[in-house]
Amino acid sequence: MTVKHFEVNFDGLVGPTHNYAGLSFGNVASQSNAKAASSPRDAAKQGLQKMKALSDMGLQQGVFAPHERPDTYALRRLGFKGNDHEVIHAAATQAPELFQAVSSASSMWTANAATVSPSADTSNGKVHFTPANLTNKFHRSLEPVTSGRILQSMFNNPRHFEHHLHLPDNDHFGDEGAANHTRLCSDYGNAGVELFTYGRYAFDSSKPAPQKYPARQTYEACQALARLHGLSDENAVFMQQNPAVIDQGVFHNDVIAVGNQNVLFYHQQAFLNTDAKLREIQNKFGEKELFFIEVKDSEVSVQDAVQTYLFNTQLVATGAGTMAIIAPTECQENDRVASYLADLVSRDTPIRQVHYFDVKQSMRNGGGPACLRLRVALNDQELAAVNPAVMMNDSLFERLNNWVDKHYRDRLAVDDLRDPALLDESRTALDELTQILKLGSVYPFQQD
Ligand SMILES: N=C(N)NCCC[C@H](NC(=O)CCC(=O)O)C(=O)O
Repeated sequence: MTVKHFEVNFDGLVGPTHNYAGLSFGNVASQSNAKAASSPRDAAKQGLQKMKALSDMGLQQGVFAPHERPDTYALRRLGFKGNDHEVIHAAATQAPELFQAVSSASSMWTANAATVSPSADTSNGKVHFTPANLTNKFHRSLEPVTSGRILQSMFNNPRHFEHHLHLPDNDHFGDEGAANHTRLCSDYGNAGVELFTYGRYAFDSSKPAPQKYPARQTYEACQALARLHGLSDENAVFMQQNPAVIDQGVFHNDVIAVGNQNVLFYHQQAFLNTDAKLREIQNKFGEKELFFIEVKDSEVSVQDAVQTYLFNTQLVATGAGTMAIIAPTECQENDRVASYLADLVSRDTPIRQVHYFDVKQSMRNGGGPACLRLRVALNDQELAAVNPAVMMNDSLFERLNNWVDKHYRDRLAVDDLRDPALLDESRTALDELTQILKLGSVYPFQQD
């Protein structure tokens, strides 16, 4: 019997408090849209449309549930007292910035939920998951425990799946998950080369580091992940991001590079020591053909890449040796980037098609198509062990659209976050969602 292999995308379902609070220093879109009004309903529906379209393309597509917000547990830990509504009122009045941070729907960017190593790469032949600690931003540092719980309820079979605790909650081990992790392979089922990218060294300040914006991921975190997942030297490569591009708004490597199977698509300025690192990748990849598609400054500037998210695209396999690129409509709206993409698909590389998606609600917070998904390469037995209720199909699509219509607000201004009814609405919605997705009691409010 031949074993089949898949790459499954688990997209974050946007939560009911989706808003623009300007929480991410170093993320240009988050900063420039601060305090604009959002539409949680449109945001969730844009995400569902992308999931449905990829599922209709014959790809395996899953749904990753959002977190409970505002996070009243974090507020209590920080000294706010009373019942939930009193806690919200006190925090929103006395510490509005803190309150906005605990209200963020940022768990939608599931590329930051975890780092995943497929069973073909790991020493014990299991799929390994480590939730990202996201220490660099307070609002995101609230995510790893619940993300870990949701991952355990989706991949709930110790024969196939191994779950690790997130790395120590400290900037020395700052970890942003799959946004800084790319896997190249000749086929999903073959051992691959996992590329870990980092912005700085935590224990060696003599090494290059950005000057203006934070480097969210450290070398030491990358090393720890490779150890935990049981990778060998032969299937891991550690690459430093170019600090100069972090200072231009490339807060995650997936804003400047994306890879799939035998293609690495990246900007000329993405990395340090690029030539040596590409040689190391090629050596570890072996004899098989590997496409390094480098975009030159003269073709697309770093600024255009940051504004359009040309590299925050998904490269998905559409057949043997062919791929499509899933791009945000911002790429279509920029003449230089649109003509680059039109030319790219006519060249002799596996990338043959481009599909544009409107994910503008997410893009305004600096989250493109690739930020919205966590990739998990699985064989057919492993796929059969995934909680089937989270897999996208026509009926789940319809059910989730109805669920969004029933529970989500059409418009949300930052000031609306303090409305205590929003917490009640969100909990009602999430309680129903855990039943739809058969997740069990993954949220703190379900465990009180
Ligand atoms: N590149 C990847 N994989 N993910 C994008 C994450 C965007 C997210 N934005 C925010 O958290 C902004 C929230 C606000 O400002 O309201 C972040 O900066 O961590």
